[in-house]
Amino acid sequence: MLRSCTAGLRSLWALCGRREGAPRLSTDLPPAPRLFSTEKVIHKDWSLPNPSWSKDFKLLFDQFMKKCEDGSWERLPSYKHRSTQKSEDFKTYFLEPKLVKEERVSQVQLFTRGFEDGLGFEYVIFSNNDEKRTVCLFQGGPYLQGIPGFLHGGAMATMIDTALGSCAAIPGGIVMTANLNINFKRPVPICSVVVINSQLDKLEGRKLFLSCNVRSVDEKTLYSEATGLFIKLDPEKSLT
Ligand SMILES: CCCCCCCCCC(=O)SCCNC(=O)CCNC(=O)[C@H](O)C(C)(C)COP(=O)(O)OP(=O)(O)OC[C@H]1O[C@@H](n2cnc3c(N)ncnc32)[C@H](O)[C@@H]1OP(=O)(O)O
Repeated sequence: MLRSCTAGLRSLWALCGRREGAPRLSTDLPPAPRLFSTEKVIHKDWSLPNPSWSKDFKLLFDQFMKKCEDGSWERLPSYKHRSTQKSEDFKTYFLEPKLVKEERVSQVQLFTRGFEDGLGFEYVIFSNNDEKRTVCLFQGGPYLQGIPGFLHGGAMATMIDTALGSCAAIPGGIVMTANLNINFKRPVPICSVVVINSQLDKLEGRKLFLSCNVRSVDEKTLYSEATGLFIKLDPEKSLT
């Protein structure tokens, strides 16, 4: 079973034209450290343009990339599987080993990156740490439909949570959403591009108060407004 799985993956990479000895590009495949522990793995950054991005999306992306040149803004990379230092810290401090089912570990991936290109959440987040704000460019694909032709409110809420979460992470530490309050003002058409502007309004001990709005690219349509309370986790306190 193990051998046939290995052979299957090898032939898949052969189809992808990977050279022998070249770093492995991780895309949809879950990590398999025990099988390929000697190989250097390059994880795909999903916040870069792909062919499903609309012209508006690419234009806005280019504009923000320009803003990154003087260092005031940065593009946040986004991975499906890669463990960041924060996720390792989270596991160390807050996750009870008995809650982690070994057979599930290889299947774990970031919820918003679990779709093929263009079908689900296409987004990139830019962060301005000095101004404590982020801008998320988001194009919601056809698998996120709710009312025909429009995005599901839960999909929009997911992106709002993600955008606010990225802003709440600016001061440092591991944060979780404690409260999310959304006013849906206009439905968002499927495959349109929206801009989520988030800001950190107040920091009070471990509590971070944030707000955001979701607008069309031309800023004429206000789709949603939201506020969120995020809590910086206390390593002394168990989550379970
Ligand atoms: C770049 C990539 C970015 C990716 C971003 C992804 C974003 C996704 C974020 C999420 O979706 S996280 C998942 C959804 N959230 C949860 O599952 C959290 C579940 N809740 C908890 O685990 C705990 O309630 C929580 C960790 C949030 C807080 O527990 P603590 O024990 O650390 O805090 P505590 O209960 O002592 O409260 C601390 C303060 O916050 C206040 N507080 C907590 N929850 C509140 C609440 N819901 N409303 C108002 N105030 C609240 C609480 O009153 C208190 O205020 P004071 O310091 O003034 O006394």
